[in-house]
Amino acid sequence: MCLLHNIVASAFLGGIVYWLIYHMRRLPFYQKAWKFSGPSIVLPILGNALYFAGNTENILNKFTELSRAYPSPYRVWLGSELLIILSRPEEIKTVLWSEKAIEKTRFFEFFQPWLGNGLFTAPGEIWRVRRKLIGPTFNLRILESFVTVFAVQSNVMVRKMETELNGEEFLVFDYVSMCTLDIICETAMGVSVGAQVNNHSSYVEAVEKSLKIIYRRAFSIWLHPPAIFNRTQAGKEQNKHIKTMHNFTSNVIQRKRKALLNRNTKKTAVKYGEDTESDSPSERKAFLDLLMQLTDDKMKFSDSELREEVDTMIAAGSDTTSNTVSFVMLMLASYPDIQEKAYLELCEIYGSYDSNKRIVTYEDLPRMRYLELVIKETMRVLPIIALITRTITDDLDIGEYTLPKGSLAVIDILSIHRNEEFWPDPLKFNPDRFLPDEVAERHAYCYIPFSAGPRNCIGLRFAMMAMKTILATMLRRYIIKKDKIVPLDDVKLKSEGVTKPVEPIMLRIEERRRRMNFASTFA
Ligand code: HEM
Repeated sequence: MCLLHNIVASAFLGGIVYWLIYHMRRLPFYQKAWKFSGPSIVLPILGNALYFAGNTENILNKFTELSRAYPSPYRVWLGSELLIILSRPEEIKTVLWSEKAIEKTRFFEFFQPWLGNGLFTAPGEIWRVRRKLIGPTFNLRILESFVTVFAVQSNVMVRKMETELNGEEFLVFDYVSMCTLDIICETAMGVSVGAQVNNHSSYVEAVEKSLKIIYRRAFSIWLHPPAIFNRTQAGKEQNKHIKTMHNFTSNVIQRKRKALLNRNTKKTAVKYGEDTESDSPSERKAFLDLLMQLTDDKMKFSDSELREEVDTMIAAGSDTTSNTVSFVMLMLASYPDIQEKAYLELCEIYGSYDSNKRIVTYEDLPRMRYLELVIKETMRVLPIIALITRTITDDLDIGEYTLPKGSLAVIDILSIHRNEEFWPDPLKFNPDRFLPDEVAERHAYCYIPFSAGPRNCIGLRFAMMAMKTILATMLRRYIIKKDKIVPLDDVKLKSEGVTKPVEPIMLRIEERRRRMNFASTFA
């Protein structure tokens, strides 16, 4: 009994000594942390974590409340993690361009069993090499060749929506998400997963469910340790989905490898000038083909690395694009005059008797200037990524303050996009804010829906082109309506990795009648 007593007492004492040494060592870190303003009550062990407890809606609301109470930069403790929240353009610029803020944070580890070291999750050292290699595959010539895929899949979506014509309000996201998944999968892998035409695809289901499980895990602290998570129902389910997705992508890679090998053998056989295989610029190559070509030229990517990058494009590109398009549709339904103006611009391009027969082409896209303003204004008020987080790997000066090594920088995109100082009447939906003269007067870092700096969104132009194509195809055919229009301040948001509306977006569609007396507004 006495021995047990002694063991317990020694363990307790050891714990206290360890705790004291740990905090003594961190003293300089704490001293730097306390220079920032922030909530004054910080609980031992939990820090300010209780403040964010609750549902996923609560997290965004709390950040908004805090940004009103404390000037940027301010601090929050999540357990022993120090978060410094930033919402001033100059500070954000410094962080996003700093070599000391390239590393992602713990949240991204939850993606790793699926995405490995793909661009989105990769540690800095690996990311640098891969970004350099992959960057050129997103050039305009390649993107141009993708527009047909965007247009064909948008047409499929619009046709599928016919069943909703003149009916009740329906969930637009159900249609848009399948369309964007088809677009991303076809451009990333060069194979059609037929998400829109097959009512069931195990691959599509696995992508959807995995994203949901990852988001749920991120906000459930008790599920963070892999040893616990992997034993839960959600953990087992996710592992099953990851297997399905990995098998699917690996199979595509194997098939492509074989095809490439056959092709190379044929080429050697036919000799110079007799090549019958088309390598013309018009031949569309998927992202995977381009990466495989790099592999062959320079031996850079192994099969598992190829799989990681393809999976990454699908994960990073599908939910972001589909939620943004759904938000734009909500804005178009809420502001019928803005929708009409966007439609009239399309009449300029496709004629007043637009039968929707000619599909959207690459050349059409730069002419959709007003639609672009509408998309940009939507991404301002409803940014799909509301918070960006980075680990600070060395003390980083951001003007008056220093972000201490080991802290996490949180860039509060939602707050900066809705800050009255930069956006007069911030909750007024006004696409004209993005006219060139207005843009020139603002600090460039007041608006960062795709982030900025070297680790910004690699799919920025891809996303803009795909969104324009989907929305133009939709607007040419249907008038988008909403029975009860909700003012922007009442559109409640939650963050589940991407920003989502708390109330799912329900809209109605009516057939457009041919415009007889069409007068030009965009001359
Ligand atoms: C409206 C659509 C989109 C938005 C708003 C968006 C936004 C963003 C943002 C804010 C980041 C930075 C995240 C961070 O630093 O934590 C990011 C990164 C990334 N995005 Fe997008 N994205 C969109 C569409 C796409 C598409 C279509 C693709 C691919 C085809 C894509 C691929 C990526 C990748 C690979 C990264 C990681 C880049 C790196 O770390 O080097 N995104 N995106």
